[in-house]
Amino acid sequence: MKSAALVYGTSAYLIFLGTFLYAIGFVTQYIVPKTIDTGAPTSLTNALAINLLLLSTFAFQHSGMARQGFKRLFARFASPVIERSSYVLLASLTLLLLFWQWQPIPTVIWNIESPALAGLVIAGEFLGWLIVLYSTFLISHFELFGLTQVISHFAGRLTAPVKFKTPGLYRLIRHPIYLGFIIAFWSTPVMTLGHLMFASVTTAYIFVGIWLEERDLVALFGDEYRKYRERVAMLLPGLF
Ligand SMILES: C[S@@+](CC[C@H](N)C(=O)[O-])C[C@H]1O[C@@H](n2cnc3c(N)ncnc32)[C@H](O)[C@@H]1O
Repeated sequence: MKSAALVYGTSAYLIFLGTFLYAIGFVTQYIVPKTIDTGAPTSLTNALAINLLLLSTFAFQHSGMARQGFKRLFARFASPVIERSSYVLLASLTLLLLFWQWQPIPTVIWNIESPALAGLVIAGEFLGWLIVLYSTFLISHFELFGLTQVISHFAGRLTAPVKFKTPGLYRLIRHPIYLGFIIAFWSTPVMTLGHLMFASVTTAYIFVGIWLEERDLVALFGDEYRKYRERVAMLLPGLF
């Protein structure tokens, strides 16, 4: 069982890694075959309906499985050791479905023609992705994606309960990973209606996600998190 959990967790992690790299290509439109703006356009109503369904599927999976209630339910049917890996695996699969079935809406909302400004915006886009990846390492990348749990189990060690941490960027804002996503999704030299839909819905979802996540963090860490919330901004230092 220990080896099976290790193979499962490692596979889930590798699938996540592939999905994360594909996500960068999907949004930035580099290297990957299917991006946010490619594919045969369908009617506007069709595209809006399909894209909204894909985004909602991801949001429900992602938020639903992250709740403590779901984790308790999971523990009744499977080992908690593979709970995080299962979450990561399903999140990756719903994202891959989104990339595959996403309907482009090519209407251009803005197009930055100045090469210098476009270059700056592209740099911002990649900076956003870098902030996401870097911040996952600040609060424990391998634990966040389930690998620590299966490796510890395989080695016969107990995984320590999640610790509340505020290193680096977490001293400035409470949600650097989400800020990185917002920067990555909005910084584009050519904004199409399809991309705008993606950026708007995911940003709205991030705010819902923050509300749900902070409720859990207060329940888990109590006053420590409440004080942190009073002291540190949510997304923009000094602003909100
Ligand atoms: C996808 S991460 C996003 C973290 C954070 N909201 C951000 O944007 O950087 C979600 C996980 O991080 C955990 N988490 C959030 N803030 C944390 C902190 N300061 N220390 C440890 N874990 C944290 C949450 O409990 C949740 O399991």
